[in-house]
Amino acid sequence: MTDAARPTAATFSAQAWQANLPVYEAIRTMPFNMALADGTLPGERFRHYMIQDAHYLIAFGRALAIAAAKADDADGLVQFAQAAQVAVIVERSLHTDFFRSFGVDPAEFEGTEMSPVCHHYTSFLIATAHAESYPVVLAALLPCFWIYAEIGRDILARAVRPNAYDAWIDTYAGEEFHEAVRAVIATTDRAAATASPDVLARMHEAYRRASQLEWMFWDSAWRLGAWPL
Ligand SMILES: Cc1ncc(CO)c(N)n1
Repeated sequence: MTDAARPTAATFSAQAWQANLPVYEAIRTMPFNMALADGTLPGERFRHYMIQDAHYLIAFGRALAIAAAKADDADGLVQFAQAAQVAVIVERSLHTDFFRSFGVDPAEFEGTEMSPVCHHYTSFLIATAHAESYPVVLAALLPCFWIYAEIGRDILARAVRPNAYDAWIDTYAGEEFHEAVRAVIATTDRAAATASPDVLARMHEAYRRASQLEWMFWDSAWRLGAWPL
């Protein structure tokens, strides 16, 4: 973890990060991210990842918009409404820049449905966003931000450059993304500070599930995951 993102030990985020370190370590060292860092990731696997991520980002944006609607103050409303907007902007950059550079035809995207894992992850986020209280919704959304920020910086530190995936690496290792991530960590910790033991337990469960699904999302891209029938 980068020092700037390191919360103090008593916070929800510090406890959740510590409890899920094995998941983070598994993500850091999984074949997809090892190959992305050294530039040897086969284009077919990155194309699969991008198409699924374009589906993912729209659902993530919807979940963020629901978080915005559930925010307990105006700052949270603005923070998550903006994050929803950024998710759609990033999704559009996949179409305009990444799809073009990696040879994904817009028709191929239109014709590709969500993979089982993408379907599972987005269904989890949308269902949690609708059904759970604001602190639990934040805990489900936090790994999507935090794991990408840490993985982005970790990959940048060991990346072989120039690398076909430089633009992707720079997006998630960049200061703009990290600033947004620190703000989501802070808001989640503020929500956790006044949460009941029951809500805290649900927050930890949601955080863990989202972390596992992050690993599964990359693993699915590596395996070119598809529906069995
Ligand atoms: C699956 C996934 N999780 C998180 C992010 C970053 O928010 C992303 N682009 N895709």
